[in-house]
Amino acid sequence: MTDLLASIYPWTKALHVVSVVAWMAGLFYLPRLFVYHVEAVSGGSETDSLFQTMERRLLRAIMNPAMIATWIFGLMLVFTPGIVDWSEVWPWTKAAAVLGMTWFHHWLGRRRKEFVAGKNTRTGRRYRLMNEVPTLLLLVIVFSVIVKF
Ligand code: HEM
Repeated sequence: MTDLLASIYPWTKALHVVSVVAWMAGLFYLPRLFVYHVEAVSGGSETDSLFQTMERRLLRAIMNPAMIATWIFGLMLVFTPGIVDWSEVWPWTKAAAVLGMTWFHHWLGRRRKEFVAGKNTRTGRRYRLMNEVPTLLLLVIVFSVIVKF
């Protein structure tokens, strides 16, 4: 099994990066949609249901599959021999930031359900602020995997 993982390593890494890009696109865009949803749309209007449709499709058709693919290919890389040395620091900083990114994904999912129920309590400013979370985590992840401190 580890021989197979070693032989397909470049492909696994390529697919990991592709999934990461798709996941990140959604993690950046969904909170932006929430900002416009709060600030420019009145509850129960046609635009409200249009935003709900966009948010549902983004989460279900792009972000959920991309997150699962990122995890699968990422774990395949973890089990590829000679790639991760757990005595170094970078795998731990990366793991912590990836768990943070996964938490943020689920936080967005819960907020989406509140919009559907007409029970959003957060302001546009709050969603703008939360939009910085994936940026900060992305910096930690990329410095971890590329600089490998
Ligand atoms: C979901 C769980 C994840 C796991 C288990 C995981 C694990 C890994 C591993 C083991 C590598 C191989 C490092 C190497 O070849 O030296 C890697 C590469 C990489 N990961 Fe992840 N990763 C995950 C999520 C992410 C996320 C969320 C991002 C970005 C936001 C990311 C970005 C990258 C990048 C850019 C590379 C390529 C680095 C290079 O060129 O060597 N990963 N990942």
